[in-house]
Amino acid sequence: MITFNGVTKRYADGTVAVDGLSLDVHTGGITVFVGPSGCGKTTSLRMINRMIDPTEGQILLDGVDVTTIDPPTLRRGIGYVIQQAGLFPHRKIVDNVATVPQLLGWSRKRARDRAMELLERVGLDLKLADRYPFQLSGGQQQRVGVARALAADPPVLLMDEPFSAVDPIVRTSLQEELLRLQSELRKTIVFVTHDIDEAVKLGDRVAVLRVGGRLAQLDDPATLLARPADDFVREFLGRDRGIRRLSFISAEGIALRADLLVPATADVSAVRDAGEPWLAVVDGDGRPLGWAAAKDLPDSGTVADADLVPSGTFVAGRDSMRAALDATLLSPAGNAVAVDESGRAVGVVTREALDEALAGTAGGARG
Ligand SMILES: Nc1ncnc2c1ncn2[C@@H]1O[C@H](COP(=O)(O)OP(=O)(O)OP(=O)(O)O)[C@@H](O)[C@H]1O
Repeated sequence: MITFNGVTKRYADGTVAVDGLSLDVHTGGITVFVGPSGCGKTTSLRMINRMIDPTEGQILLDGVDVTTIDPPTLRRGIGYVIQQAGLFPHRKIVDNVATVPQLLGWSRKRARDRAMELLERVGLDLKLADRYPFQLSGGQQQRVGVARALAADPPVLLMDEPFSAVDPIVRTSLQEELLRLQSELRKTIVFVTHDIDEAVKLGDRVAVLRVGGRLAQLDDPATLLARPADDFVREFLGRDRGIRRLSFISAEGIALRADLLVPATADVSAVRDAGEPWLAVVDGDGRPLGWAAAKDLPDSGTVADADLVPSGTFVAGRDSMRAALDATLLSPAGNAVAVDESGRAVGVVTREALDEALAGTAGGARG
C-alpha cells in the first residue's frame, strides 16, 4: 500500500502544487488521480518515486517513508510510464525493454527473452522488436513504454497521462489492454489523467483533485458518479454524469419480452398477426438475425424472405444499463435484443421497459 500522509509540495517560487494530501493507494488496484490542469497530479505521482520530494508530510510505501530509501533502490520496484512513451531513440525496441533488466545484472540473453515475452504480452507484433522507436506508431510506442516499465516486474506502476497523445480509437484499445494486463498482473497502479472518462473506466478508485493540490473526493467510480462530494466534483464530472453512471448499473432487472422473438422459418403471416411493428428474427440456434418490420413484409413466404434490419444486442445478466441503452439506440425498432453468454437471444427489451428501469435509478443520476 502507498500512503500519502499530509503531503505538501511547495516549489521554490512559492507555488503550492500539493496541499496536505492524505490518501491510501490500495495494493493490487488502479488508483486514478484526476483533475483539471495544474491541480498537482504529476507532482503527487513523482513524489512516490522521489523524482520530487515533499516539503511536508510523508509518503509511505508498505509502511516505509520513501525519503529513507535511496532513489535507485526505490525505483527498481516502481515502473514509470509517461506520455509519448519516452523511449530511447537510438535503441531498438527490444533493447529499450531489456535495458532495465540488464542494468539489474541479468544476462543479455535473459533480458532479451524477458523483453520479447513482455512485448508479446502488451500486444505488440514481435516483428517490430528490431525496429527503432521512430519506426513505430504512437500507440505501438506506448505499448513498448508499458512493456519497459514492467520489465523488472515491479510491484508498483506509475502512469502519467500515458495514453493522452494517441487518437481516441488507439486510446480505447490501450485502455482495454491495460485492464486485461492488470487482471493478470495485479500491480499497484497509480494512473494520472485529466480525462474523467478514462478515470472511471480504469480506476478501481478515483481521486479527484482540485487546483491547489487538495483532494476533493476519493471513491470508486460508481459512488463518485452517484454521489459527487460537492459542486466542484459535480462540475468536473460533467452534465453527462447520469449516462456515465449507467455503465456501473447492471441491466439485470429489465423486463424481457420473449414474445417479440420470431424464428426465421415462421410464416410472414405470424409477424403480421402479432400486431407489433417490429419483431426480432432468430436463426435455428436462436441467434439474432435482425429486425423484421411488419409494414415491409413480403405478401407470402417466411420471415427469412423479409429485409432484415441489423439489431443492437446486449448480454443479459452481464452487461450494464448503458449497454442496453446503446443497443436500443442502435436498433431501428427502438428495442434491443438481449442475448445470453453464447449469443442466443433470450428476449427483447422495449424502450418502455428500459425507461421504467432507468426511472428506478434516476434519483442518483439526477442528484
Ligand atoms: N518546477 C516547478 N516550479 C514551480 N511550479 C511548478 C513546478 N512544477 C509544477 N509547478 C506548478 O505546480 C502546479 C501543479 O503542477 P502539476 O504538473 O503537478 O499539475 P498537473 O495536475 O499534473 O497538471 P497537468 O494536467 O497540466 O499536467 C502547477 O501550478 C504548476 O505550474
